[in-house]
Amino acid sequence: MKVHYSTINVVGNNDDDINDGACLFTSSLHHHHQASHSTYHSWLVEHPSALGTFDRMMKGAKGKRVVVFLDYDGTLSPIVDDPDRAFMSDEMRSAVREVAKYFPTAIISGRGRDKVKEFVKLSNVYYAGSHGMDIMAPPKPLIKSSCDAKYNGVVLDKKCSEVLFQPAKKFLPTIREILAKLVEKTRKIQGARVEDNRFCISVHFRKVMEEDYGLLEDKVKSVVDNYPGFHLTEGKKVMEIRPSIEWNKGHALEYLLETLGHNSTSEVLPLYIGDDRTDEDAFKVIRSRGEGFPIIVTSKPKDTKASYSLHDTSEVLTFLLRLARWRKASSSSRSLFTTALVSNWFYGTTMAFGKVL
Ligand SMILES: O=P(O)(O)OC[C@H]1O[C@H](O[C@H]2O[C@H](CO)[C@@H](O)[C@H](O)[C@H]2O)[C@H](O)[C@@H](O)[C@@H]1O
Repeated sequence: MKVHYSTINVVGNNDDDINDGACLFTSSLHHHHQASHSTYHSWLVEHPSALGTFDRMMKGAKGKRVVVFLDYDGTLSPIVDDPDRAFMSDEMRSAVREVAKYFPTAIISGRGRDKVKEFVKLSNVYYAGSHGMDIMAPPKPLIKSSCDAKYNGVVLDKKCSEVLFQPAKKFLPTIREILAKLVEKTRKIQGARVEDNRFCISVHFRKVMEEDYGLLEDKVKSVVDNYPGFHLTEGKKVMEIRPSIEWNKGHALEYLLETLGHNSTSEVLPLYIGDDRTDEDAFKVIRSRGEGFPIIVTSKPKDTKASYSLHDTSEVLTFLLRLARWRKASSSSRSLFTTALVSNWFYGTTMAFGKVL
């Protein structure tokens, strides 16, 4: 059997895979564990836990508009072997629902938009699929007036309340062609799985035997090399084929901020939680804005543009619940304050008129 070492480094470079290899000696496992534990702790100094620093983060958010962006796989649902079974827990769903009651909230995923919507099942959030190449959002102020507007891949829905933004639309027929070829070429590789994400394609190798990784990569490259308008990127045990346009999760974040009417840098704080390489584009955008909260989900040290971290999806859940609670408490204290002001004003006014009602 051919042993082939991948050139795009798809092997062993995926951060959720730290415990994938079996370790025969308990003591070496113990030492490895201790070492990675201490490296993680020193990495945490640079990327503090968003739970540990929650109060400080929210102090900076007072009086500003927080807009929440969430990745799906590895953030709202744990990584599992079968991509079709990456379900979100009911607890996580209700936490996202709560957050979306208080903050404009969008899910930006590598999945097809319909697929991620099917998993999340919430109507009070915005969805961007295919790594941001398929966005359903409110219309841009500039095209709001004309309901039949078609502008740069933008199509308004019937109610004119949302628009579909699909900057890679013209690539669709070619994507279908590539998809069919990839399915055919990888058919015989046990465990390989091609996923149709509409404007991009995923080739999963989580269930492929390690000695077949190289073969799979060769097959995928032999298809993609014939399409100069497309390129390969990598994620967690997945190769992704995408049209080579300048559009990623970072652009999607900016687009959503703008269409939601929240693009003024100083007033708006984007909060983005994600676990994968494609989320780095969104972290970079937040960094360059100079304000906001880029939060990475990881259980081991990672080279990242994120400023904060969460260890795993259960910490994401805790963080989201806390965020909603924080907002609820601050809005109810605001409304108590308003009630007090109003009743003072009312009492003062009625007294001034010499009557107590
Ligand atoms: O941007 P995301 O929402 O994080 O999507 C990125 C990819 O996620 C999915 O694959 C990953 O999760 C699977 C389920 O846990 C796992 O089996 C796979 O190994 C991971 O790579 C999704 O299936 C891909 O299409 C997305 O591109």
